[in-house]
Amino acid sequence: MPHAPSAPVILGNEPGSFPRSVLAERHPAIIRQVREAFPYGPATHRALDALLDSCTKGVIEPLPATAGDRDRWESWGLAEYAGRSWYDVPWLWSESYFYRQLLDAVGYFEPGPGQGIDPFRPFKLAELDAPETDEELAALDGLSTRDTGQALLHGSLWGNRADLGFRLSDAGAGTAAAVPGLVADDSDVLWSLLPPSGTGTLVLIADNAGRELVPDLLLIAHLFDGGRVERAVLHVKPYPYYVSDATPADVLDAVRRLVDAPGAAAAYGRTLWSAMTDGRLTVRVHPFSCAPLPYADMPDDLRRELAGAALTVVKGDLNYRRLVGDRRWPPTTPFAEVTAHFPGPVAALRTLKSDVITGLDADTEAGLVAAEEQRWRTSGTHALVQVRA
Ligand SMILES: O=P(O)(O)OC[C@H]1O[C@](O)(CO)[C@@H](O)[C@@H]1O
Repeated sequence: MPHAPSAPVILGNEPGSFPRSVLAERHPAIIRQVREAFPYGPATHRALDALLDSCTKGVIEPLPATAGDRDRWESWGLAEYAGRSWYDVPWLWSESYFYRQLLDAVGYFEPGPGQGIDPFRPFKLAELDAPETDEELAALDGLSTRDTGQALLHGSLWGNRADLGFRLSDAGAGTAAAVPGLVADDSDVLWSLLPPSGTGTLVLIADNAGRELVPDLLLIAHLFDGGRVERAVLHVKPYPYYVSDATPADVLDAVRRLVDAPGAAAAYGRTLWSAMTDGRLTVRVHPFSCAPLPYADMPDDLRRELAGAALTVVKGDLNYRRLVGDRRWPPTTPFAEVTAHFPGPVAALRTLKSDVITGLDADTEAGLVAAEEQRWRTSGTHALVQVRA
C-alpha cells in the first residue's frame, strides 16, 4: 500500500497564529452575538458565562451525563481531551466542540423552551432576506445559456465567501469585490465527471446557509435541468454549527426563497421543489457532518454512500480542512495524494479562509507569497476548484 503523506496537525496554541485568534477572539465574539440574538433567561446567560470562562481561561469540560451524543463524542476524542486546554488539542477538534458546547448552553438538546431553536437563525434569515440576495437572484435572468453552468459553478464557489462567522473578524468580507483569484481550477475535470445524459448521483456536502446555499441549490437545479445527474443528495448539518452552516430548516427556507422570487430564480426553485417531492433530491443529516475529525476517518456507512456517487462536491473551508486533513502541508503537496482516502471522485469548492492548502503549483505559490506574504491563505479573497477524478 502506498504510504499516506503526513504533516504536523494544526493546534491552536501558536502565539500570533490564525487558529489562536479564532479560539481567543472569535469564539468569545460568537458567545456575545448569541447572547444578544434572543431574550434568553438567566440560566442561559449563566451557562454562556461558564462557556466563555471555560473557552478563554479554562479547560475542555465533558458533556453532561444526559447528553444523547456523549458516547459518540467520547469516541471522537472527548475521552482523551477533556481536562486539557482548548489551545493544546487539534484546532479542528476544539472549534467543533465549541459549537457543541454552545448549543448545550442555550438548551438546544434538552427538553425545554430552547430545544431545537437555532441560536443563529436571526442572522441566517437576515442574510436570506437581504437586498444582495435579490440582486444575485435577479442576475440569473441575464445569464446566457452557453455560460450558465460555469456561472453557477462560480456562484456556488464564491458564495462560500458569504460566511457569517468569517464576517465577525473581517467586516468587508461579504461585500468587497471578489478578487479573480482562482489559485487552482480543475473545473474542466469537474464537468467531465457530470456529462450531459448522466445517470449518476451528485452528492453535495454543503457548508453555509443563505448566500452560499442558494447558489449551491441553483447549481443542483441546473444539473437536473441539463440532464447531467439523475439524483442529488444534499448533506447538511444535523444541528446549528459554525454560525452559518446549513441545516435542513435552512434548505427549506432557501427553496421557498427561490420559488417566491421573480423570474428565472423561481423556475430553478420549482425544479428543486419537484425533485424533492419525487425523491430525486434528498437532504441528509449524517452525525459525521458535525464530527471534529477529518474525512479520512469517516464511518463505513458514509464511505459506502459516497463511493456510489458520480461526484461528491465538498463545499467550503472547513470541509476542505476535513477533506485533506487540518495539517501544515507544504502547499505543493498533490491534492490527489491527500484525498486518496476518499471513496470516490471528489471536488473541493472553497474560498481560502484558513492556513491549510494543498495542490498548488510552485509558481502559483511563489506569486501569492510575493504579492501577499501569507495573507492569501486566510483572507477569503482567493478560491479553488480542485478535483480528484
Ligand atoms: O464556512 P467555511 O468556509 O467552512 O469557513 C469556516 C471557517 O471558519 C474558520 O473555522 C475560522 O472560524 C475557518 O478557518 C473555517 O474553516
